[in-house]
Order: sequence, then structure tokens, then C-alpha cells
Amino acid sequence: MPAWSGDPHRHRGRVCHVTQEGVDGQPRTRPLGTGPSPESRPVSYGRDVAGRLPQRWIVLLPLKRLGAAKSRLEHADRALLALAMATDTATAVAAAGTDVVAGVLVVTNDPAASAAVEAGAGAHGGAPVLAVPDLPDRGLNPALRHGARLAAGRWPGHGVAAMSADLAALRPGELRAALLAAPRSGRAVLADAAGTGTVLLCAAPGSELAPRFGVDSHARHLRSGAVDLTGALGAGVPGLRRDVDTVADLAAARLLGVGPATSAVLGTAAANAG
Ligand SMILES: Nc1nc2c(ncn2[C@@H]2O[C@H](COP(=O)(O)OP(=O)(O)OP(=O)(O)O)[C@@H](O)[C@H]2O)c(=O)[nH]1
Ligand SMILES: C=C(OP(=O)(O)O)C(=O)O
Repeated sequence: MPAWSGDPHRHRGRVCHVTQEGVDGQPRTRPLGTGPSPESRPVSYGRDVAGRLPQRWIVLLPLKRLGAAKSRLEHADRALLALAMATDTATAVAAAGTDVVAGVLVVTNDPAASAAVEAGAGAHGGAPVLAVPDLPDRGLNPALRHGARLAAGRWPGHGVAAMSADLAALRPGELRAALLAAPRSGRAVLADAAGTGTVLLCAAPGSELAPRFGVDSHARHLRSGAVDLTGALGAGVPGLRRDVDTVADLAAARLLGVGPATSAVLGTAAANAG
């Protein structure tokens, strides 16, 4: 039986055409709605057609203080959801394969969120998940520049990738596909589901991340020289492109299947409402 039985998005082999070996072999053993699981082993290790090992990346996940996060999400459990989605995002990123993702840096000034995401995502194995303070504390782009500097100092030779921490339906294989598709020099960008925002910005070793997140960030990243991955990856990575800002976004993520932390918060909310 197909492992993602019941989930229409999981029957199309949608990531197969953009990746090396490994993604296709990803065990998909979870039922719809539970998202990435600890047992998920999404990868195998391999070289590309030129015989090269993959570029390894440090992934930055910026996270606002939970009290201020997700202001557009009209939900009674907004702060809990922000934390749960960040935990699910970090868990999926860490599970993308340590040959591609060498580490996850959560950049946040929320101490409770730091501990919870490190523990929640770290419990599932894969790449190490480390929270670091957002020292600039001046918004998203300064937080990312700070994270990128830390990453370059601590992991020279690695690429740096910035993502949104609200990708509740992200699958490890989707990120793996995107990072394997990113060029080994310069910057690359992937648009969100709406096509206007950015869910992934990559800077290969030797390039500045130069983040321009905010309104129309996809176009701004393109104008600043980033290569567009959106056409190549397209509809093949729906969970990666599905950032969650509104209740409509959350409904769309639930259709794809959210991760276990988000699923638990939504389940509790539904039980309380009933
Ligand atoms: N560390 C840090 N992360 C941030 C900051 N601003 C936004 N983020 C994170 O960046 C990602 C995208 O953020 P936004 O969409 O601007 O904010 P949000 O909290 O997700 O949603 P809204 O409040 O509705 O704008 C999310 O993972 C946020 O938590 C910041 O000033 N510092
Ligand atoms: C910050 C961004 O997204 P959003 O505000 O939609 O989370 C962005 O896409 O650059």
C-alpha cells in the first residue's frame, strides 16, 4: 500500500525528477495529517552524476518571540502553533540527511522556544539543532545576517540556507530536493505558494546570504542576483512552499499533512472546542 495513502500529494512522485538517489527511497510510513515522524529516514547517501558529494548546508530558522509571532493567524492557540510549527519545521529540516544538512540554527530571542525546539527537533536525530540568540533584535533580515555570520564562522565551507520557521507541512525529502537543486556558487531562491514571498534562500560558500525577506521578497531576491529554483521545483515541493501566516494557509497545510507537533496542538484545540 502506498505509504501516503489518502494524501493526493504523495502519489505523484513529485520530488523524483529533481533529486539524486535517496528521495525516492524515502520511507513514507505516516498516515495523512501526522507529518514527519521520528522513524522517517528520508535519505540515502550518494554522489551526483559528476561523482561529487553534495554541498552541505547550515539551515537558519528565524523565530520571533512567541508572544509576538503569527500576528496574522487568527487562532486562539497562536503562540502554541508558532512554536509547534517551528518544531515541525526544524524536525523536518534536521531529517533531510546529514550529507546535505549539517546543522540547523534556530535564531530566536525566546528562551522557552529555544529550549522547546532544540529538545523537540533534537529528539528525532539527524542533523544537530541549536538555538542561538537573535543578538541584533532588529527584525528578520538582521537576525538572518547574524545567523549567517555565525554559521560561516563556525562551519566554513558550508552553504547557508534561510527558511521560514512556519512550514508545518514540510517533508524532509522536499528540502533535500531543493538543496540538491541549489547551485554550488552564488545564491538561489524558492518562492512561497503564493509566488511572491520566499520560503528558502540559499547562499553557497563564498557568497553572502544578503537576505531581503519582507513584502515581495521573491522578486527582491531575484533582483539581487539569486537564481530562481521555483520553476524547477514547482509543485513538487508543496510542503516546502506552504508557509503558514493565516487560517487559510493553515487549512492548506493541513490538507498536505502537518507535522506531529502542529497536529497535536490542533487536536487539543479541536477537543477543547468540542
Ligand atoms: N529571530 C527573528 N525571527 C523573526 C523576526 N521576524 C520574523 N521572524 C521569523 O521569520 C519568519 C517569517 O516571519 P513573519 O512572517 O515576518 O512573521 P510571523 O511571526 O511568522 O507572522 P506575522 O506576525 O503575521 O507577520 C517566521 O519564522 C518568524 O518567526 C525577528 O525579528 N527575529
Ligand atoms: C517574510 C516573508 O514572508 P511572510 O511575511 O509571508 O511570512 C517573505 O516571504 O519574505
